[in-house]
Parts: sequence; structure tokens; C-alpha cells
Amino acid sequence: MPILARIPIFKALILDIIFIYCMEITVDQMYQIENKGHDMGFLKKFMMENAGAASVRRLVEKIENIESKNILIFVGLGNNGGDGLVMARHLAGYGAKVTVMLLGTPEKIKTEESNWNWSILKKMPSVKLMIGDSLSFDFKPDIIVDGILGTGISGEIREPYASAINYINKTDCYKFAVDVPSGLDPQTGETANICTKCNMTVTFHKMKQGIPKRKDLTGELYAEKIGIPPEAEEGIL
Ligand SMILES: NC(=O)C1=CN([C@@H]2O[C@H](COP(=O)(O)OP(=O)(O)OC[C@H]3O[C@@H](n4cnc5c(N)ncnc54)[C@H](O)[C@@H]3O)[C@@H](O)[C@H]2O)[C@@H](O)CC1
Ligand SMILES: [K+]
Repeated sequence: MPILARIPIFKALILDIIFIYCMEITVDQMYQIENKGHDMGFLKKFMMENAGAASVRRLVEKIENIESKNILIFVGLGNNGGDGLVMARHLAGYGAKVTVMLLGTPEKIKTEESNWNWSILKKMPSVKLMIGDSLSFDFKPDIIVDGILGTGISGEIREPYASAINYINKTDCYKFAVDVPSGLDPQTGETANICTKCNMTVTFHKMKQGIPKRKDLTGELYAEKIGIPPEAEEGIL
């Protein structure tokens, strides 16, 4: 054993570092765990539901009088956006004034679980739905939810996501990132050409290795369980 590791305080520190490192997973491991959980019957739509619900719990704990707030939710066409759609429904349940800006058209939503959530929102007049790439709103948001891009990010940010990220960064309000601030690579901690700067980030299941490197962009950072059976990790972690 190295000499330093024999001194209790250093031993504790080394154990802490090992523990923190082991708690963090790669993005690839996350996708494998998600797929295995889904194959076990814990469907991705349930994971998405729990991700959105856990995010709203954190937001409601943080922000007083949520029912009086104008909340603007930017959603991309992947499952990060799907989590944002779940948040919209839960926040409407709290009585907040919720507007969803889908960055694209509904036919281009990529997954069954995101589509499922979009179709529920279409039946909810309590949530205002906008589509396309207009960034002109007839209210001033108190809170913006960034559900644009998550673990599926690759390369430089393309339109209309880039303009939405710019809009978020120049708007003065509370900013919440779903899973990871859009533009931040959750594996490496590096940013693309542009990235949201947020006040709070809630990531799911376990911390991804790159995210805690960028607390300057994440703000307060949490990893929330979303119901994936621990057995889904077997053979992966
Ligand atoms: N992995 C899991 O276990 C779970 C993941 N969930 C959510 O799903 C997310 C991952 O979903 P996806 O795999 O659909 O990925 P994303 O939602 O991150 O989106 C990927 C899509 O965005 C587009 N895109 C990628 N890079 C781009 C760029 N630079 N500029 C413009 N467009 C770009 C691509 O068309 C791609 O299909 C996570 O971040 C998380 O929010 C949750 O629903 C809960 C469970
Ligand atoms: K995001």
C-alpha cells in the first residue's frame, strides 16, 4: 500500500475519489442500461415519465409559487425533448403557465415515447404548443426548460437548435437543463460551438462522466433515479 494511503485521512480521501469515480458512468453504458431495462419490460416511456417527474420535483422544490410562473419549455426532436414534454404535463398539473416550443415539426419527432407524450399534450388546452423556429413569444418567461439536446448530441449545433440556445442564453430568467445543458458533451465535458448556461441540471439514473466537469454550465447538479431496475446494470457496470 502506498505510504500516504496508510494515513487515515488520505485513505478516506482515496476511498472517496474511488467511490465518486465508480458512481459515474459513460454515455454508452447509459444507453446499454436503458436498452437492457427496456428489454426487461421497464419500457422507455416509463423511464421518460420518471425523468420528467423527477425534474419537475426538483424545480418545484427550488422555485416558490410555481403556479404563478410563465414557463417556456424548448424541446428537441429526440428523447431529451420527450422528457421536456413530460415536464410540461406535470407543470401544468401544478397550475403553472406552460408553453412548449417544439423545435421542428411533430412528424419529425423521432421516437414512439416522445410522440406518445406529444399526443397527450395536444389534448391539453392548459399547455400552449408552438412549433417551428420562431423565437418570438408574447410573454416574458420566468423559467426556461432546456430539453433540446441530451446524450444524443454529436458535432456542432445546427439550426434551429443553435438559435434556441442563443435565445436561452440571452434571456434573463431561471434556466433548467434536462439531463445536460444542450451543447455540452456529457461524455467529455467539452462544449460544441454553443451551449446553454443553466441554473440547475438534473441528469438521470447515474452521473455521466463529463457533466460534473462543467458546473459552470450545469449550475446545481443532481442525478435522479428513474426506476430502472439495478439488474439492468448487470454485465454493463
Ligand atoms: N438513456 C436513458 O436511460 C434515458 C434517456 N432519456 C432522455 O433521452 C435523451 C437521449 O435521447 P436521444 O438519444 O433521442 O438523444 P437527444 O434527445 O439528445 O437528441 C438526439 C437527436 O438530436 C439531433 N442532434 C444531435 N446532435 C445535434 C446537433 N449537434 N445539432 C442539431 N441536432 C442534433 C439528432 O437528430 C439526434 O437524433 C437523454 O439525454 C435523456 O434526456 C430519458 O427519457 C430517460 C431515460
Ligand atoms: K438538455
